[in-house]
Amino acid sequence: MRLALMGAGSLGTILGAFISEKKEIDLIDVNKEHVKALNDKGARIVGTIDKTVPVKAIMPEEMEGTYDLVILLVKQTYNESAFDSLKDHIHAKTIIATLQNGFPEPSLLDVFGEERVIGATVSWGATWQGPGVSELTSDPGKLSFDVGRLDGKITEQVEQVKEILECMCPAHIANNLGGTRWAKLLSNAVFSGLSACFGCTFGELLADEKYEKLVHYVMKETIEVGTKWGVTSFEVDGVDLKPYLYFETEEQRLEKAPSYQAFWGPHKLLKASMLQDIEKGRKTEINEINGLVVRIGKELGVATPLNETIVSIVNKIERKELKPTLTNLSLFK
Ligand SMILES: NC(=O)C1=CN([C@@H]2O[C@H](COP(=O)(O)OP(=O)(O)OC[C@H]3O[C@@H](n4cnc5c(N)ncnc54)[C@H](OP(=O)(O)O)[C@@H]3O)[C@@H](O)[C@H]2O)C=CC1
Ligand SMILES: CC(C)(CO)C(=O)C(=O)O
Repeated sequence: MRLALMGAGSLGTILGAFISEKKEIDLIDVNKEHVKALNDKGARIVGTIDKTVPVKAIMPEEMEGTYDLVILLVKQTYNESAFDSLKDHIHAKTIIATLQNGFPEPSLLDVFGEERVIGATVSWGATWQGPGVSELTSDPGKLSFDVGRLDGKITEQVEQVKEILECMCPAHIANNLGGTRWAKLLSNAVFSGLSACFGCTFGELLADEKYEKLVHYVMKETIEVGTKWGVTSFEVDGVDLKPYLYFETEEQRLEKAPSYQAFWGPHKLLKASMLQDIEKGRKTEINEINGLVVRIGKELGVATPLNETIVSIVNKIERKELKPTLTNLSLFK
């Protein structure tokens, strides 16, 4: 099976290194300096683990022949250019495995058809440090993937993607990928969205009551949209997060607060990949994350004022009209 990983940045450098230890895989990336460093010095992983692995990296224009499986790890904002360079290097049965955040499957199904598109959520975080180097920011004991199809079918292709991802860490089969995607979206809309607004880590959001309260209310709003959409279980490792996070009254909110600390405390050092984009002066995936919650909320008649404020602040930051600072709290009503 000929393998490729498209977008060898923060996550892709690390996953690509682990896969390369066991299988041949081409890491494809547009960053020339990064591609050169990967080939010359190997993929260096720092942070919660430390190792360097020899890998083969190429620029998109250096692709040859066709691949049987492509792991998609560009930001969703770059999907079009990635598809354009891939089009001559896939065949009728090439599996496209998207590990991107948000809900990337529906737009991929339109392009590639349902048999070929496999989705997976990533439980860990990574920060690109410079050419050839990426930092793993999650505890090595907490790494996993959930892999499946939106229709819940466990096909041969799902099993193939699972086997490849397990070169790195456990990959659980998700027979409720919609619920799993929503569970990840809760984390991204709340913690990544607010981390991008305030320029802070997940830990800083939980360290001060004012920000913690906002975290709780963005969570409540996002869960309400997901529930109306039809999620019956916001599932992570077989556990529905809603009973631990959702509240109606202020009293219930205070009762649920320790769950937020328990779930996200171990990830306190995480810096959202959207914040990393802001720091690199790039467009973020805000429209694919909080923007998605707002769009679905509108369709279903659920009010999303907090997600709308997050989108508006991050859009202003992208346009350099605002800076990502903790003082942006005053922009939330
Ligand atoms: N980082 C994290 O902790 C997590 C990220 N995710 C999700 O995973 C996905 C990837 O995120 P992340 O690894 O952070 O992203 P990065 O931006 O760090 O990596 C993507 C890489 O793709 C390159 N790239 C851009 N366009 C193309 C193209 N057309 N062809 C080939 N390569 C291209 C980028 O180069 P350049 O930078 O030069 O544009 C970059 O090196 C996103 O959907 C994100 O939401 C999910 C869980 C955690
Ligand atoms: C929450 C996190 C850091 C890791 O799962 C992530 O998905 C992101 O920042 O994009």
